[in-house]
Amino acid sequence: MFRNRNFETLLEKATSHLLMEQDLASTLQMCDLIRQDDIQPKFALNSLKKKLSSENPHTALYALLVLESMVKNCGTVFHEELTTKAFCDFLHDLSKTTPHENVRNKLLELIQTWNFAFRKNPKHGALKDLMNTMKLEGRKFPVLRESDAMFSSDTAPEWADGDVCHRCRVQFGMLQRKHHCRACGQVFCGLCTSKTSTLPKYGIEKEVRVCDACYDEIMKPSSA
Ligand SMILES: O=P(O)(O)O[C@@H]1[C@H](O)[C@H](OP(=O)(O)O)[C@@H](O)[C@H](O)[C@H]1O
Ligand SMILES: [Zn+2]
Ligand SMILES: [Zn+2]
Repeated sequence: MFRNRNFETLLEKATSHLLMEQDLASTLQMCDLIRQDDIQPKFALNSLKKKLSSENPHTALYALLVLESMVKNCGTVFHEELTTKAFCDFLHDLSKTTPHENVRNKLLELIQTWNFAFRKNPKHGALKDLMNTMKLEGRKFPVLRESDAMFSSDTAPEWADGDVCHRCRVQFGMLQRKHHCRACGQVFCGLCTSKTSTLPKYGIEKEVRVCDACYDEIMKPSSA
């Protein structure tokens, strides 16, 4: 699919061993692709695995910096993929197999930072287990900088479910299909979500379906 190839091209650029510094432009473009659902977190992480395991120290480190940016910018759907047992096992192996000292150190820093950021959410237990296991293995984690663990960017709300339209209450069925507004996440009939808009605040640059109420809210002239 084109989007996947586009993502892979961006990842090649952002993890080139010829880079002198992080390619933030390509990195943020990849984050946007994930945030607007063009790229699934699982696909992104699988592509990243190869780069993280690279023999080249620059490629491996830049891949870790890309991962750090995705965790900061792509929200809960990405966090849930990051903290699956499978990916935590991959991170555990990487910490033991990478030949690059700076990659291992950065990895320890990130695992600790993410644990702090997700400390209140039991859904991310596998990451907590990973950190405890690594501590038992004698890994020395760096001093935690709480400021590193503040993830700021807004992400689109999760989609609600329901049997009737959130706005006009019509009953869903074979001839009355469900639709979701990307701005509020509520479920609506086709008539109540016939409009589209970009949602820059959620990193969505393409026109996506929004409900009438959200459309009116977005179109309101912003108070000067
Ligand atoms: O058409 P269906 O087979 O009912 O599937 C629905 C479409 O995928 C809707 O996408 P859309 O919001 O972009 O229309 C989605 O919001 C609903 O949850 C799905 O149930
Ligand atoms: Zn409706
Ligand atoms: Zn809405």
